[in-house]
Amino acid sequence: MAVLPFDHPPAARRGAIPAYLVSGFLGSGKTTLIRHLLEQPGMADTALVINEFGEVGLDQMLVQSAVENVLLMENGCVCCSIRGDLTDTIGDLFAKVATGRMPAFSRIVIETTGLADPAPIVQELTTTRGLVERIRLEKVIVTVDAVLGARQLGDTPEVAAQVAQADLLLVTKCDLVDDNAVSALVVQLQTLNPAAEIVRSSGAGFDVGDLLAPAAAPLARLPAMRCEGGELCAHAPGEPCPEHGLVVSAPASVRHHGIESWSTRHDAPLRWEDVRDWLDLLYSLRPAHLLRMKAILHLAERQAPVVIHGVGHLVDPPATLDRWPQGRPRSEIVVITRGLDPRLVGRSFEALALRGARAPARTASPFAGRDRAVPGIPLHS
Ligand SMILES: Nc1nc2c(ncn2[C@@H]2O[C@H](COP(=O)(O)OP(=O)(O)OP(=O)(O)O)[C@@H](O)[C@H]2O)c(=O)[nH]1
Repeated sequence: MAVLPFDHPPAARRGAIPAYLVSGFLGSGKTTLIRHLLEQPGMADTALVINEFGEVGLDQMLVQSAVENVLLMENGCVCCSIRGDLTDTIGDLFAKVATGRMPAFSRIVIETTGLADPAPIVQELTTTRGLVERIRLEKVIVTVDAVLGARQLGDTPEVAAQVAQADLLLVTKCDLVDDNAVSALVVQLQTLNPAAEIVRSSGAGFDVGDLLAPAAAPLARLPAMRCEGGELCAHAPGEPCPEHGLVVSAPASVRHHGIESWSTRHDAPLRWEDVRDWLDLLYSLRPAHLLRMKAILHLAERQAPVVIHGVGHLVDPPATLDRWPQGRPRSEIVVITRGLDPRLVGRSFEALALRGARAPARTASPFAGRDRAVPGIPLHS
């Protein structure tokens, strides 16, 4: 059984601070979990490293925490395209503390992109000289979306790879599906990773309890495997699979094939009806190609920032933030696509969302009316 190494010297581990790797597919609830964790008493001395796919990173703003030690790694996935940067970023955190530019911290939380395969990150964190003396990987927490997770396990190799690496699987959004569906998903997760602890959560107010307690079992992480019948499977290559009666095959490949991102920033206010028409078009024409949409909007109709999340083909109703994360009004939007040229997203944005950017605002409200074509987006009636 190929166990990823935890081979740094015990002496070094004793002096090292705990690190928690938070992974999970796009929109599965990583930032929501981290925000909630950091709100807990005693968590202020936490350093947070956020890795985001796409040029505009919004998670740092959406975490909205009191934690001061936050570093963002944008525009690449730390498991592949910017491998090695994590070591530098963590080194940077320690250097900033040493020179008084950041307050001291006693734990690190690392949020991967939603596409990351945690395996190479775990390997980097547990074997890199200079890191293992300072940090000790305590737990890999993987969020799984209760609404979309079952389907994603079948058709999205990234999700299976993440689940296979988890010490703790947090099934999020249990408030949105019935208990039977959650139980069926839990069975799938247990098949793929029998060693992981599984916790269910319903919204941000869940009990974080022992989420950060050290993992109960010694970590024995395997890549996600499939048997010859295509079923997800927890057995090593070459072993017979008792459940499926077949010899398991090579791991699913996680290469982020065809995944691209488009992002934009705008200081001038946008009109809600224009943004709504753009989203409506996007989600009507290409729902299957949209993996994730995150937007902090500066709207002509509202003084407060308006946040919209799209996860898969589902779009949440808009919500407001108390203050502008950057200190001034500005729209920031990220769309992550699979099999869809992001330039098309940009062109449609320019044609629809920007069409009235300089025209006087009307009175449409993102909070009025009911959704028609786009689930969760209230359209102005
Ligand atoms: N109803 C419900 N919504 C949730 C829950 N957890 C997260 N969400 C919503 O799901 C959307 C995505 O959540 P995020 O925490 O941003 O997900 P993420 O995994 O950080 O997303 P990426 O960083 O883009 O990969 C947001 O609209 C959240 O409010 C939950 O337990 N219940």
